[in-house]
Amino acid sequence: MEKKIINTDKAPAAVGPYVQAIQKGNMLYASGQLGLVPETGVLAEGVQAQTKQSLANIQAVLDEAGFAKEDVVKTTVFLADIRDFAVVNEIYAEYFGDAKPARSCVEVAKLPKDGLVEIEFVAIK
Ligand SMILES: C=C(N)C(=O)O
Repeated sequence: MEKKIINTDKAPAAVGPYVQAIQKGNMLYASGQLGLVPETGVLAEGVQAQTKQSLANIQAVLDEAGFAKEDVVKTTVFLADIRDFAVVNEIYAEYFGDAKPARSCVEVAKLPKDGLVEIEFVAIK
């Protein structure tokens, strides 16, 4: 079964040696999305805007691969500060609605580009 690289300019270009996502069959494995604005490659301002942007980037990757957010089965949320848990949860819950995937959420020492939040996912169609 062929491995397909998913690449869209509606999500930010990689900031390191990785691709936005890999599709194999009905599975989609996506790299972590920071709150980078695709057009500028610059982080949105503040944790709320970065969370919204990260989720918009995820939607762009899903769209490019022909998947829907309802197909997302697992996410990992990386926070630079666990005190942002509640505010990120609110925006995250609004995005996923009734299609909440399984999730892990952890605080990390640092994120690339000094981001405040990064979200990765796995989806199955
Ligand atoms: C931002 C990333 N996903 C990375 O550096 O792996």
